[in-house]
Amino acid sequence: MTKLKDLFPLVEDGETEITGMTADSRRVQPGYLFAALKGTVSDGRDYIPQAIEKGAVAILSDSGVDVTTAAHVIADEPRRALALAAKYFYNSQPKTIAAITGTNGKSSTVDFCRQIWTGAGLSAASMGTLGAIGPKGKIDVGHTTPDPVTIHETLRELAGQGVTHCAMEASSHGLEQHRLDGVDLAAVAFLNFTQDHLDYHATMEEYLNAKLRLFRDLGRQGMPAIVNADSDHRDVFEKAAAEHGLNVVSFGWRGEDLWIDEIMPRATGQVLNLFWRDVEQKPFELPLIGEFQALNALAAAAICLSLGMEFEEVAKGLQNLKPVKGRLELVGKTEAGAGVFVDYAHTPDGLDVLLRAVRPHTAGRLKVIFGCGGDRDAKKRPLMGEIAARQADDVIVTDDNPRSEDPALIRKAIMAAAPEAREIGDRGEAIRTLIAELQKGDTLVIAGKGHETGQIIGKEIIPFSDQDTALAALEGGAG
Ligand SMILES: CC(=O)N[C@H]1[C@@H](OP(=O)(O)OP(=O)(O)OC[C@H]2O[C@@H](n3ccc(=O)[nH]c3=O)[C@H](O)[C@@H]2O)O[C@H](CO)[C@@H](O)[C@@H]1O[C@H](C)C(=O)N[C@@H](C)C(=O)N[C@H](CCC(=O)O)C(=O)O
Ligand SMILES: Nc1ncnc2c1ncn2[C@@H]1O[C@H](COP(=O)(O)OP(=O)(O)OP(=O)(O)O)[C@@H](O)[C@H]1O
Ligand SMILES: N[C@H](CCC[C@H](N)C(=O)O)C(=O)O
Ligand SMILES: [Mg+2]
Repeated sequence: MTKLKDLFPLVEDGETEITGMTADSRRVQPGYLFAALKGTVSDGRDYIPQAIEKGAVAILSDSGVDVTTAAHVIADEPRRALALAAKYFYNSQPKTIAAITGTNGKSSTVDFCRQIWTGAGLSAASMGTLGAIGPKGKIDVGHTTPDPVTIHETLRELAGQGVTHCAMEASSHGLEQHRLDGVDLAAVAFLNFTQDHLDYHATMEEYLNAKLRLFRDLGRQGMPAIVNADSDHRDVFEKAAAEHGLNVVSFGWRGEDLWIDEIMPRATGQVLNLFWRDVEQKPFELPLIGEFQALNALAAAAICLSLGMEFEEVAKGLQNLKPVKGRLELVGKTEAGAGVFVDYAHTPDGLDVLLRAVRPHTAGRLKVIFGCGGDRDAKKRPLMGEIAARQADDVIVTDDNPRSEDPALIRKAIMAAAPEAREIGDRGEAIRTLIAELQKGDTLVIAGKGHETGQIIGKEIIPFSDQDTALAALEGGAG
């Protein structure tokens, strides 16, 4: 039984029993603590009466409201207070948790960490855009970095399954909104920083500061801080690490702890020459294509090494890595052998590295189908158009979750920088048309939706899968 004073030792009415907690009045049940948070769309404080009516016995908020019919916990930073309350309420986390931030590559890296740990016989999990994946399968968590109540409920569930090692994605939204403040971290990691999310963060500087919270506010003295040495933002993260007493472990081409000095591309993988401090591993084949995938694999290796795994075992894990759903996933080939890939590139840098990764595997023409999400950073649209036009031989602009926006206007914004591109709004039609056109030696990349299973139009989610659509077109004998 949890009492309010177990969560907030100094509060009045501390003997009140708490049966659960939420920041959403619609999910309140009798005995709950309701956190009334000011959000981007509405103000949770307006829902206090509704929450009390549904049985909330305690309200957590800032000092801007009066509460008389339930216990009232006032906090300067209610989001942080909720995260800490969730930590104490659920009170069980895997022993070793790493949190990873970066514009691109988080889902891949947390997945690779889980694979390397599991391959070494540890009970491991990952949490992020693809859900929480543990020994008993997948738990849906809704967001890349879910709300703190979901995080701690899930961490408790994973710990109950025996999970000792967990890698979590730290999105900038999650960091800014204190969703991770109650997680007991053993390591933090930074992958890269490029443009995204300018719908939410006012400037790139604010976006950067949100990411830096992982090192500045969630890092602890002596903790490994894994840094991509090839990132333009290496210095700012290393400086933050030094200021907070974290131990920098750098990886990449320019890594000082874990580095590669050569990549030799192969048909279905790449041979890496890998070094860990003073140990050199014999060259070995990573069964994934694309330099960016090699660097994400290195990030995961650096995390596992920093947390105590042996180099031999990590290298073995790298050799056994399986592709991550919707990340440079080879869905199939036409009869003539043209490859069709599905990928989740949804940022300018993501699209750029993706197309550069696939080019060496393309003897003929490189074709890309992509769009941009509605209600998301509009500034990235022309940038992605320009990159596609420059890096691909055939560009098809289509729809990708238009949400509340007019899809034709999103396409127009992309095409402003890709005047030669073809416009096929219907994503299914775009995929079928392009697969039918593929010639021997061509490659088709369908970017932006990766693992997603729906197209969000207005508030409706219409079931849609790039993989299923492409497979059906391939099986229909197209090409
Ligand atoms: C911009 C953003 O991050 N919004 C998230 C945030 O909402 P918010 O705090 O702004 O909430 P709001 O809708 O203004 O409402 C304020 C408060 O009133 C409450 N409320 C509202 C209505 C009601 O009837 N009763 C009630 O109590 C809400 O629960 C909330 O606590 O907190 C909510 C609860 O956790 C999230 O569901 C919501 O995600 C929205 C839907 C979203 O789309 N978020 C995306 C952009 C996101 O978080 N993405 C990141 C990054 C992904 C990436 O890296 O690409 C992620 O980590 O997934
Ligand atoms: N290290 C990287 N550098 C640049 N682009 C990358 C990198 N890793 C992955 N990408 C691109 O970003 C896409 C998404 O990868 P992933 O899902 O791992 O990133 P993420 O950071 O989890 O994204 P999200 O912000 O949506 O959670 C990939 O499909 C690829 O196109
Ligand atoms: N999780 C990210 C990626 C979404 C990718 C794309 N499919 C889109 O809808 O923009 C976001 O919500 O910004
Ligand atoms: Mg992700």
